Amino acid sequence: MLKVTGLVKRFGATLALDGFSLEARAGEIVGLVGHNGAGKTTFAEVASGLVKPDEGQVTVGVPRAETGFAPQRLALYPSLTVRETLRLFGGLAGLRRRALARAIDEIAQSLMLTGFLDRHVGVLSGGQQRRAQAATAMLHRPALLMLDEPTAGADPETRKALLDAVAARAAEGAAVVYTTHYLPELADLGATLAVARAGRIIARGTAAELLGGLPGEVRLSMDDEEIRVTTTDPTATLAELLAGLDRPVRAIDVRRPSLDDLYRAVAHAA
Ligand SMILES: Nc1ncnc2c1ncn2[C@@H]1O[C@H](COP(=O)(O)OP(=O)(O)OP(=O)(O)O)[C@@H](O)[C@H]1O
Repeated sequence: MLKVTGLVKRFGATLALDGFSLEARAGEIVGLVGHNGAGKTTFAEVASGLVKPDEGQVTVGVPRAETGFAPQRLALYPSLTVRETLRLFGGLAGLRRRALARAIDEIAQSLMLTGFLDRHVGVLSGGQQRRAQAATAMLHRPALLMLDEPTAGADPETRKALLDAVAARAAEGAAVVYTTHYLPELADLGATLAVARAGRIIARGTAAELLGGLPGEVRLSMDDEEIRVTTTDPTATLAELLAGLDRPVRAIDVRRPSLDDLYRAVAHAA
């Protein structure tokens, strides 16, 4: 559905993309992760046609009207209401009258925006504006959906609503590229991971493939002592530690591998 190869993009002396290649298939959610400045937003802007690359190729398997993009830097008109905004974007995507009204109702409901439809975008909270932006990208049910940090600043309830809506689109067959700094979201979405660093993808695979071999940590707190063990199999280690203890345990903490652990591991290997 989306294939970019060898993208290069310079901003003055900054090499934002340096041979960036990535593919997203129909029905797949690609979780695009990486440190600040790794090139994720620049990739999304190039893939969505907003920014022209200096080198490389972008192939999108559907007409532009069947794509949806929610940029990280919000692009909304503050003086329009949410409904007017969605009418505008839906109209640009070719939706008319009843189909447009129905699409607006559906996306507003799934992204918890129904109560805000007749409010001006400019007076909404940051999280509400971000949801409105996601709604502009999703309401026409695009075959390729790109969301750049759509849950930044979202509260738990609206975060879940957005994740559910994204998962539903992928289940219908959309290819989704989803940028986040939050690993649990990608686990909830069943996303495959793409790790960006210094303008290119340096690791690609399922979360199990990329995180499986990485160490986490098991921590046991007793009255007078704390035991910390670094392990690639926290469950087995925990069982082993508990079986060998003859004192009461006050607290147990299991830390699974984080995105930071993954960045460190792949940066080391790259
Ligand atoms: N319009 C621009 N002009 C100059 N430099 C830019 C521009 N856009 C991006 N850059 C630079 O390109 C690099 C990549 O930025 P980009 O926004 O793509 O990173 P990112 O991975 O999305 O980061 P974040 O996690 O902070 O969103 C950075 O060094 C950034 O400063």
